[in-house]
Amino acid sequence: MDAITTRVVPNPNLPGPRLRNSNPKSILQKKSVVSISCSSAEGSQGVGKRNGLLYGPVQKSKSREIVCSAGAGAGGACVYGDHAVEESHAHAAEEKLGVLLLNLGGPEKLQDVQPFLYNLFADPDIIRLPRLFRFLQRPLAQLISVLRAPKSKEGYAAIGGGSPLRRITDEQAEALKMALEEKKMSANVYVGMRYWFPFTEEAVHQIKKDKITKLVVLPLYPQYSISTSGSSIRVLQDIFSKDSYLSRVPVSIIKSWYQRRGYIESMANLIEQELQSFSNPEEVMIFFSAHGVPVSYVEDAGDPYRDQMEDCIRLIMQELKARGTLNEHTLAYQSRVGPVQWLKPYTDEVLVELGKKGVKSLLAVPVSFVSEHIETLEEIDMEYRELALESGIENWGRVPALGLSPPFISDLADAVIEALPAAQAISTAEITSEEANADPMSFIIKMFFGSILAFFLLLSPKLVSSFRNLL
Ligand SMILES: C=CC1=C(C)c2cc3[nH]c(cc4nc(cc5[nH]c(cc1n2)c(C)c5CCC(=O)O)C(CCC(=O)O)=C4C)c(C)c3C=C
Ligand SMILES: [Fe+2]
Repeated sequence: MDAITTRVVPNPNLPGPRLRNSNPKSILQKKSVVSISCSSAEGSQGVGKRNGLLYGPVQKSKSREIVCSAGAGAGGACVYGDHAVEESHAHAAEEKLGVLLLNLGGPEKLQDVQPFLYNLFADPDIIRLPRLFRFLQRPLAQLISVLRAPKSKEGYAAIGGGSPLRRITDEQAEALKMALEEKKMSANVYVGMRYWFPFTEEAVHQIKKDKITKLVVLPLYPQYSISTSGSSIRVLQDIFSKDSYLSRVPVSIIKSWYQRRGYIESMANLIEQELQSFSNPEEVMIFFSAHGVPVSYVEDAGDPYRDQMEDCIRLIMQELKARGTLNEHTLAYQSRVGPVQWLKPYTDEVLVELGKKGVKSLLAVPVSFVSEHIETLEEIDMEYRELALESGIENWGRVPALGLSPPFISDLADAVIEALPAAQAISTAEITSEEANADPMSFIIKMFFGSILAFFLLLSPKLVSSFRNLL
């Protein structure tokens, strides 16, 4: 698992032991602060370099390039960095709590789909290339995004032409702010997306501008995976560690929260409610469908995702059992992409098997994500439903995503409050730039072999067509 290395850095601008050791609620100002869900339009400060259709925000970090479609939902790209924000020194009297919700992001319209996919596949936590071939990440991302875009576009077209993720996450941010206020905690809540607007960089820009003095980071993924929370946290650490103000702000990161009572109870509530829509609730098979990851993540890279997912299902079923709901259940993994092996069993295969075995009623439960998105609205509600009905399953239902469910949001607010005492400054010392350590000879060797591989990957029609078949 990606360890989060933090060390306490004394912050001259922040109150010391008095605040660290006190009740988290007392740390905060009583007066209300402005609510900001950082929209890209608000966060945007300028236009990045244009490159045909695609252009990316000007960034300080050379290691991260984000691509946006021209005129993307945000009204342009953004400039982030020290020059855009005055160095600010928070005064002890101006303690300000920030909560940063991290999420994946999704294309808002069909023309965003390919650049969104580019951003996704350009992430080294999504396509994990051996070190020697890392510089091929972007050409490969370009190739795969172009090849996959038509299929993805069909999916987004079927759900209305874009992802609802931004709207739902903004609503969750607003609801969380209100839930915190009800618990006498005043906070700004920000949204930072990994692959589309509002990008994490924009949210962080706003956090700095607002002079936030303590931050809780809450990835909106209940279970931790290198490919989701891990990737977003890595980007965040990178930004914070390079900034003299941010690197001193105490930060508390909630890496996973599937085991929280509020989450488990909320999931059990939704399942119980949905079971009632069947004429024979006790005969319904509860079918948990989780987003998959490649097996190598779990078996080679130590991703705790599968273990956490299995534990999560155990806890939900235990809760249902305690309430007298004794249905059978199963877990399968959906949404695999590309030629490698993903976590098994695969959702589509299990549906066919269950149909063959004579299962007649099935309740699908999306379990790796808390908003409706393309994989619930299109993949489960359309593709899997059709497959299940064709396979002999007669009664089909689907549990909605948690969304704005009040006990769920209230529990997220509790999670934020409980995380406050653990806030520590993100270390600058632990993060070393690969480029800084690289020796020129190994760079030349990498370039040589990499170019040969890139040539075959990009120009071989056979490979391109086999990619097309796989995607
Ligand atoms: C826990 C949730 C998720 C995991 C784990 C995850 C891993 C993962 N995903 C891809 C590739 C794609 N994901 C896509 C969309 C997408 N993925 C998640 C969540 C997880 N991904 C969500 C919520 C969404 C939807 C966003 C939305 O717009 O609604 C896509 C794009 C859609 C498509 O073409 O299918 C791709 C591609 C990989 C390769 C991966 C692990 C390595
Ligand atoms: Fe995904």
